Amino acid sequence: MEVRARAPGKIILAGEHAVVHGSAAVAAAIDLYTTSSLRLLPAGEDGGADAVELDLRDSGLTFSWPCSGLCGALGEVSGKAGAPTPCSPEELSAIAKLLEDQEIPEAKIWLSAGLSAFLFLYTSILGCRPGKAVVTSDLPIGSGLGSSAAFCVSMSGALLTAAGAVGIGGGSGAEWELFGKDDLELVNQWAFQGEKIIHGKPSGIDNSVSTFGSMIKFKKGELTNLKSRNPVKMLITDTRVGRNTKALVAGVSERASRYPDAMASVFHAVNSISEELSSVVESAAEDEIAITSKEDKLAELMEMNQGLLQCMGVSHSSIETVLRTTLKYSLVSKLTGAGGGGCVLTLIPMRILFIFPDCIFSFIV
Ligand SMILES: Nc1ncnc2c1ncn2[C@@H]1O[C@H](COP(=O)(O)OP(=O)(O)OP(=O)(O)O)[C@@H](O)[C@H]1O
Ligand SMILES: C[C@@](O)(CCO)CC(=O)[O-]
Ligand SMILES: [Mg+2]
Repeated sequence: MEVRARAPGKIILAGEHAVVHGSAAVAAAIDLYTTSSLRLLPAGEDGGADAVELDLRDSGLTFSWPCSGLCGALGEVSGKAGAPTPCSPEELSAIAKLLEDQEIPEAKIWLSAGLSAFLFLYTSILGCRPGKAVVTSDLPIGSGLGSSAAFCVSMSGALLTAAGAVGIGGGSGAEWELFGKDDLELVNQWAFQGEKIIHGKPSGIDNSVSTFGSMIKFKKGELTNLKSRNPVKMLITDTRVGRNTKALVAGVSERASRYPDAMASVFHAVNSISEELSSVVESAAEDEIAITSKEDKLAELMEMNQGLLQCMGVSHSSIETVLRTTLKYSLVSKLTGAGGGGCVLTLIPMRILFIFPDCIFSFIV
């Protein structure tokens, strides 16, 4: 039987990086998904290839590990589908050795973090059973739209379903079944362990919004659902400048240890911006004047947050170019996700849509 699970990417409206240091942040799921499908193979099937295979369809790369090699490197992992145990340093170095035998093209070496997360999640949940996973994604990888979290959430969902640990069973006939709350909690916990392998020190916001969807406020591991009362339109521009969340998060932590007082004030200011933005999002605006005033506040808060992200050292000349370009049209932008390149959000006020009703923008939050 084949199991398929999908999980969305996200945008962060306020609070990235500061959220790693305990501030609040606001994120929303977007309509772009990563899908993981999984087929468990009875031992000896498929021409006798007792292996765990990962097919990364978008990159055209397939990886394969003989089950005996996995057991040899990681021990007789029996697979457990309850609450996760974090990946130990010993496991991580055994996984790194398993990757050495794979031919990862130099230009795609960044995939090794995702492969490590895959091997950890697969062997921890299913043990060394043979199986084949296929991953496809609508998301640009490493661009701030939460590709790593969507990868970990969809893979954890597929693995836990194959292990019989989650899933509603029976099927309602809908194209995609929704997991119940407890199942989502379990998927989220496993995905967080995968994110730790990819990110080093994730706050948990990306895997949480990818697992639970919608718009959330996230602070110190606590999630609050936000009810957005009016549609807010955002343009997402991908600078196509590659970057790596792990390195950017580490850079901010280093700056925070060099200037603890200054950075504590920055994180405190971001916390206030996220709290303020959450209440603006939840406030109801009934007429055009109220909508404009709400959008002006959102734009101002985004602009303030962008200034503080510059202060943290995570902007980039490509991001600044987008900011300057949109400012020519009186539009406010901020980076989203880890920065250093990647994607930029631009708030598109309703008044522009009234003037140019046929304009098509990329995403609706
Ligand atoms: N579809 C995928 N297949 C394989 N690996 C993936 C996939 N999506 C993400 N990854 C892994 O995640 C890494 C990108 O994660 P990273 O956190 O740096 O960027 P992001 O998640 O896109 O952005 P952000 O964390 O800022 O939202 C890739 O280098 C790769 O190792
Ligand atoms: C940069 C960061 O704040 C968001 C990345 O989307 C990292 C995290 O919270 O894990
Ligand atoms: Mg990420």
